[in-house]
Amino acid sequence: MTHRVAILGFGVVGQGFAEVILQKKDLLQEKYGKDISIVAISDLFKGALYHPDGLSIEDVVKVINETGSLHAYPEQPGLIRGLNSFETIEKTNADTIIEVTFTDVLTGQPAIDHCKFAFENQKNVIMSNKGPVALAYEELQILAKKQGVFWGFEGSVMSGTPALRMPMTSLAGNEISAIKGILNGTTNYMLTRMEEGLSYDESLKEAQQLGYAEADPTSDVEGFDALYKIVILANVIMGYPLKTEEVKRRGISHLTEADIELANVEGKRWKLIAQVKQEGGKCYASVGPEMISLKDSLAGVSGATNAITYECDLIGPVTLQGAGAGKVETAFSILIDLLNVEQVYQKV
Ligand SMILES: NC(=O)C1=CN([C@@H]2O[C@H](COP(=O)(O)OP(=O)(O)OC[C@H]3O[C@@H](n4cnc5c(N)ncnc54)[C@H](OP(=O)(O)O)[C@@H]3O)[C@@H](O)[C@H]2O)C=CC1
Ligand SMILES: N[C@@H](CC=O)C(=O)O
Repeated sequence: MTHRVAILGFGVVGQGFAEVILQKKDLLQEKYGKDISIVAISDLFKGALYHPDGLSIEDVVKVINETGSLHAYPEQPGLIRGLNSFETIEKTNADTIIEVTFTDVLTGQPAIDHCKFAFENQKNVIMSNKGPVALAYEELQILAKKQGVFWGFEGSVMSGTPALRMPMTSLAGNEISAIKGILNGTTNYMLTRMEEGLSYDESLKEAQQLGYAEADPTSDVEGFDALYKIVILANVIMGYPLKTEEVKRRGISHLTEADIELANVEGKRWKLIAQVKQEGGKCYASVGPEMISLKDSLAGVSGATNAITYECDLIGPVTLQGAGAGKVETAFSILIDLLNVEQVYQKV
């Protein structure tokens, strides 16, 4: 069965997804009977391509790696160039829209409108963009159900580590009263590198080069990204309609090299901790840096790795650790949602 997809935004994650599909094409076909065809890609500045019979992923990967844009993709009969994101949703034959444009922490746009327009056009949406889930979860969930389409957003929390799918499936039946963890790859990477002697600016630059940071890294270093993730967890996993403005937030930008050294002397380590707790029918959430003891299990979580603990009434605390950011790691989140589209279809 051919599953046609269109990608909106061709940055780190979009390109990672194309590479993963190229790498896993045979396995997806042989093991899961899935022929994933990328029919369209639309990016603001890198260009846009559409072919109803599918693009050559080899050529896409080659031109983007060699030139940094899609403009040099070879001409072929039936190829259409230049569709914007909304035209790509409406005018292409894609079954599923992969929404991997940047996350706007204030408005969630244009991704929220991309979702709505796709659902109205009877298309599934899979995204790693956090904006729509953090700001418009209920509205979009209702719309997707009404239209009978799938909305997947595994990558919005901890990239391809199943921070949403695992509690929704394997922990189903538990009441989850609290969630706590390290939910931002960039800042955890920076704190690790600063402990190793790099400056704040050097460590941020490295995180950007490795594809971990947001387009505007203020979102990472000031704690907005982790705040969005804790709001998503409260809404999706705890079923509590927590709003972004209800979360106390502090980032790591005020931490100096002296603060890092002080923690070291005291046998501690700085970590940006995000947490949410349900008490008396209310939810309390915060994001902020904490000096934690080296004996704390979170102290050993380094680099772009993240970790999350779910407090469950039946099984007790369950901790999941894995990649929090990265090109292939986040591309995997798109793939795992794609492989589960039919499964969720049946539930709707
Ligand atoms: N990188 C990571 O490790 C992770 C990222 N995410 C999320 O995934 C999403 C993608 O991340 P990432 O790939 O790193 O981000 P990038 O900034 O690398 O890529 C985003 C791309 O979207 C393009 N774009 C922006 N607006 C539009 C639009 N209206 N129409 C078409 N294209 C548009 C940009 O175009 P141009 O640059 O040409 O202007 C850019 O190429 C983000 O929302 C991010 O928060 C989630 C988990 C991990
Ligand atoms: N910028 C984010 C990317 C993943 O969500 C991070 O560093 O965690």
